[in-house]
This record gives sequence, structure tokens and C-alpha cells, in this order.
Amino acid sequence: MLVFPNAKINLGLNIVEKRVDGFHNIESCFYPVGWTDALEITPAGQFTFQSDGIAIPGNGNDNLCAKAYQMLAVDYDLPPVKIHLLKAIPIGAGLGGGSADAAFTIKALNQQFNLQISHEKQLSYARRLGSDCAFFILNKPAYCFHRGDEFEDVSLSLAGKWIVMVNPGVHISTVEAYSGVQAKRSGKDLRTVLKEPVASWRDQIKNDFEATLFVKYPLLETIKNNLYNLGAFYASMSGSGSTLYGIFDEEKNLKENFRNYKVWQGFLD
Ligand SMILES: C[C@](O)(CO)[C@H](O)COP(=O)(O)OP(=O)(O)OC[C@H]1O[C@@H](n2ccc(N)nc2=O)[C@H](O)[C@@H]1O
Ligand SMILES: Nc1ncnc2c1ncn2[C@@H]1O[C@H](COP(=O)(O)OP(=O)(O)OP(=O)(O)O)[C@@H](O)[C@H]1O
Repeated sequence: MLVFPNAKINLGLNIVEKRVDGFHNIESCFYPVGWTDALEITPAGQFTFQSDGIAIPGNGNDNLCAKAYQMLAVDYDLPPVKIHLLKAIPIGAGLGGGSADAAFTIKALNQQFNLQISHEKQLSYARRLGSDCAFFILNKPAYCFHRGDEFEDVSLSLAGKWIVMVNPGVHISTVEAYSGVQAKRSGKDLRTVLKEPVASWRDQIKNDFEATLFVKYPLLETIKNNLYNLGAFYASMSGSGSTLYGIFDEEKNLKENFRNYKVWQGFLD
């Protein structure tokens, strides 16, 4: 079975409080985007994991795809498979690429081997692999809270809007990013602001990681400002960085403007 795990962006990200387990409660809106990896799962004589494309730190057994398979193999009678991942979503980029791979492995194994795992149970398996992972089980725009692994439907649609995503190749670890911020509840509820005209988002929807990471990596702020100067109605860093995105009313080819970086652009669904 061949599937295409996609990235996400965060529209707003408020780090609300530090929890006793060391994680943070957050509030954000996750939105799926069309930057994808390719993941193929085929029955085989023994379990193997192989990846091509962007090099992934760690060995094959550390890969979230392998972890997802091993986790399900404890509870279900799974045959051995060969997993082949073509990695295209930048890593350490705030796009949740590894989490998407893990969630799509769960979904693909469930479908391919007719495991009949309910959505609720798939969500709870995904949560065991990472906070971002659960989002990709349902993979639709959602307001998220707690560790970023609980969801509420949002009526928001950006379908037909054009997004330009710029990854400058700075690798930011999630742990590093969280360790630099002071948690604080934001004033206005993100769900309310998202319902307001998009022109007001620029002043009201913030990513709490930006303040510290823009000081540490000034290039990130420069790219965000460029996206606004090029006509974005909203621009932000995604997740814990380092990818910046701009959302535009109309299609706009900005590959040349950011020719030194990885760029993905396309329409939102
Ligand atoms: C920044 C976001 O991408 C926003 O969507 C996520 O919060 C990160 O989620 P993730 O990459 O799936 O992170 P995990 O693999 O669960 O956790 C990695 C590390 O990030 C920190 N972490 C993560 C999520 C969270 N809500 N609070 C945290 O403090 C913890 O130090 C944790 O050990
Ligand atoms: N399939 C995979 N793809 C990418 N990284 C993986 C994968 N499996 C395990 N990892 C590990 O997870 C780490 C972070 O991966 P990922 O790309 O999801 O982070 P990210 O871009 O910071 O996303 P986010 O912070 O939004 O979750 C990598 O440094 C890598 O060691």
C-alpha cells in the first residue's frame, strides 16, 4: 500500500502552562498542507525499514514508522512487512513530518490488514508515539489543546488560498524550542480570533515560539517579514520552527524569491 503522509502548519500557538510531566499544555489550530513524504508498506519475509531522500537522524529501528509497526505488532497478529519511506518533508522544521509518517503507518496497517482499529484507538496509539502524531489520524483542520493531542472541530476553511512554505535549513529540536519559552495563557481565545476577518489575524494570532527563536535565529524573522512584504495576508513560523509560511489570496510563484531555501507552495484544501 502506498500513502502520502502530509505536513501540518500551526495557525497560532499559545504555550499555556508547564505540566508536572514536563510537557506543556498548548492551544493551536492545526491545518494540513500538501508537502508530503511517500510511504510504501508491502508484505515481506521479514520486517525491514528503509528510507531514501532526506537523511533521517538515528537508525531504522528508531524511526517512528518502525515504532508504529512494532507497537501494533504487540497487540495484533501482523505479518512481517517491508516499509519504504521517501522522506521529503524537512526534519526539525515544525511541520510534524515524523509524526505524520507514524500516524499514516498506523492507518495504512489498519487498512491493509483489516485490523478494524477504531478511530479512538488509533488516536490513543498515535499519542503514545508523540504529541503531534494524533492530529494526522483524522488529518483535518482542528483546534488542539492539552499536549496538542486533543481536538475540537473548527469551522475554518482556507480552501483555495495559496500557501508558500519556506524552510531555511535550520534544524530546531522541539525540546530546545520548548526549553526557551515561558508559558503564559493568552488573552483572547484562538477559536474566537480565527472566526474574525483574516485581515485581523496578523495582529492577533501569535506563535509563542517566535519571540525566543527569532532572537536566536534572526533569519527566521527576516523570512517572515519578506512573506508579508510579498503580499501574504498572514505569515508565521510553524510549530517549533524553523519553517515559515505565508498565506496569500492568489497563486504566487515565490520560488525565485527564496531560491537558497527549500520551498513548497500550493493551494490549501
Ligand atoms: C511544537 C509542536 O509541533 C506544535 O504542534 C508540538 O508541540 C511538538 O510535538 P512533538 O514533536 O510530537 O513532540 P513530542 O515528541 O511529543 O515531545 C518532544 C518534546 O517536546 C516537549 N513538548 C512537546 C509537546 C508538548 N505539548 N509539550 C512539550 O513540552 C517535551 O520536552 C518533549 O519531550
Ligand atoms: N519518519 C521520520 N521522519 C522524520 N523524523 C523522524 C522520523 N522518525 C523519527 N524521527 C525523529 O524525529 C525527530 C523530529 O522529527 P519531525 O520532522 O517530526 O520534527 P519537527 O519537524 O520538529 O516536527 P514538529 O516539531 O512539528 O513535531 C527527528 O530529528 C528524527 O530523529
